[in-house]
Amino acid sequence: MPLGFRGEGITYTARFCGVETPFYFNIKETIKTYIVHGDFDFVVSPLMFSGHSPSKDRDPEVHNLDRRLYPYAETDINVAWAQWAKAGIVVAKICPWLDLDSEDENVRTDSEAILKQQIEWASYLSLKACLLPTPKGNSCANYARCVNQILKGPKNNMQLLLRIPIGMSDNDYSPRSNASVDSWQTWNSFRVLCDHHNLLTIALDIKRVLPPENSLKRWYGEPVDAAILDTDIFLTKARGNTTYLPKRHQKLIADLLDHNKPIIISGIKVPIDAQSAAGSKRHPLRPYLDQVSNVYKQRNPLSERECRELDIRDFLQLPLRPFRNFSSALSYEGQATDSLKYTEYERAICKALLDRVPNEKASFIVTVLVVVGAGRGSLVFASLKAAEITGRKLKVYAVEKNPQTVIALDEVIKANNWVDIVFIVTSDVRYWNAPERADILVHKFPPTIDSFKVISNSISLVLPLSNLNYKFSTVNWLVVIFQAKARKYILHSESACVVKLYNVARLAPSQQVFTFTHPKWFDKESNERYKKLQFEIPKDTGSAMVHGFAGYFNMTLYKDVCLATEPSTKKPDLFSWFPMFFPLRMPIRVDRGSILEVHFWRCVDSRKVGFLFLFLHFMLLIWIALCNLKQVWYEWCVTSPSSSPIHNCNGRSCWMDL
Ligand SMILES: C[S@@+](CC[C@H](N)C(=O)[O-])C[C@H]1O[C@@H](n2cnc3c(N)ncnc32)[C@H](O)[C@@H]1O
Repeated sequence: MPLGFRGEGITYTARFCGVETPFYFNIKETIKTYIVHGDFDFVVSPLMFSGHSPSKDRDPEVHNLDRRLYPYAETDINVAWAQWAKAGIVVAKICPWLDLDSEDENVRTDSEAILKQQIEWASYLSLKACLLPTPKGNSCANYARCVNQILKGPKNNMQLLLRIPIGMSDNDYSPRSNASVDSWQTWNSFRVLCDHHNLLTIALDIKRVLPPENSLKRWYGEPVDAAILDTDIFLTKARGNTTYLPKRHQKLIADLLDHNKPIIISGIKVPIDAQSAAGSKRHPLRPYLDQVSNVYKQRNPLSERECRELDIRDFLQLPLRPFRNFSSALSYEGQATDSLKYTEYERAICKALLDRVPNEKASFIVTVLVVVGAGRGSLVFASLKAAEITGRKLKVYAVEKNPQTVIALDEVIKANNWVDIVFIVTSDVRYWNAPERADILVHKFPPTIDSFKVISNSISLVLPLSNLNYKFSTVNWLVVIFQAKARKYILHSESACVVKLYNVARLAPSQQVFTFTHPKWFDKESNERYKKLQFEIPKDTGSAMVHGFAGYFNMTLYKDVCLATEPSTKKPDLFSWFPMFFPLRMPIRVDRGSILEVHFWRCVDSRKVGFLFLFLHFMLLIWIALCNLKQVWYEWCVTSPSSSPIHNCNGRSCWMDL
């Protein structure tokens, strides 16, 4: 039974809890014991017992069993495997003692054979996932080689979850323990050896003593598919005998559930017969399940905005090219729902109107305001609302080049009785000659505003005006690798994309990169930029992989009214303007305390672009229009701790018209 839902009636916000079981001969009974009686959503169970040499003594569960490799006694005929596989209620747990990199050749070859056999069995049963044991020791090359062969095998479509411990358990303090090794390093070498295969993911095995917060955060940028929580971690209150999780574990579990990761409770062997017989008795694992469930239920329900964002989290989108393409109705709708943005525009226009027109002249001075890219009229609406609030008179030119959206705009104007004050101009603003002097220009295109002809026709105030600060932060974000592999149009994996980053680790605080003041009144001022940034990876983070950089902006609309997209700013949070993600073609590894040196260029160029249009109407008519267009693009690279190629050279993968 799911732990709960975070949005009312939204079933896909359900969070799940599974259980790791020991080996039982009868999978039917296992399911009955843990899923039917125990209310867990899935079981992670060994599907074969493997008591044969060399590891008989290492696994107490198989100590007294037959020394053969043997599947479940009940075989697949007795049970509806297809159904279970489809429902994903059984995850195969591969023998924990396998050591594929052992110095002992017998152990190594036995381990290889057992791994193969168990995976084949799980695959035959069409299971969705297998839990692989933690690599032993410091080297995992042979283990990774075998897993790589399985991943790249012709038939494999199973998810392989590698069990990776985080933190330390009480046993780890012994002198022989390997626990001081940063487990991220183990994971990293394993996934690099497997060439970042997207079916290789992580099951975090959470220990009693957790590492520092920064080190934990790293994992949100990794492909974590589940978190295993041992019953040992839970504490019991002396009075009342209540089970509870330590505070830091509670927070970690809450964060993992927020990131949609299922939890797996592990550690207690439930006697099958006793449990089945005593159906009414409280399940021994119930207190642990209840505790995880409580942590989840204490989360606030998702806000309306979060619900809307669910589908687009971590989804790569190529940035709009407003001067080249027409936006779709869906895109206008998305923009319009970001009400916070328009409230801020309205506030800024109010302030600008009050500054421009003193109270005593309010009844007769008419301010001429141009809305550039009026779309369906949200900025027009914000401007007129500001005029109403401040009691100022306004005449609005709504300039819009998209003939589709102008229909809706026209309707809005008529429906609101604005026909005498709002004038639609269906034109590209770059070529529009304003019929009169405009006082205020409101727009949403800071980087391109310098190419507006209307600017040169003496406008006194432009909103947003100044301090468009671009900031960049380093990002560890693996989803991009998966998606980029699947989406070929992300040419050379070097196209900057807009994306609602969610499963992401921000490895260092953002730094300012470029500042622009718009409009630039003198032609000589260049909007080309170059900046070198140095990000220091905090010591308590440990090592990490950098997959790219997140670009944010912060703009001043007027005076103290600002809009910002950077998460740490206290400014209103915008959800229709996503961060820009600048990927690295090959991720770069950074170590704790190291410096990551990055270079960004903003390049501007005038190019002659030829458009060829063919019209067939009785005769072939070829019309070639040549127009002068300016284009802007970014190039970026890393020079320390190692060098990357310079990305997006000459804007070959992504650029924008000016
Ligand atoms: C992001 S939408 C914003 C629409 C509206 N202002 C809003 O906030 O909902 C940008 C609008 O600007 C229009 N646009 C883009 N380039 C333009 C240009 N050069 N001249 C006039 N309109 C343009 C697009 O067609 C689109 O309707």
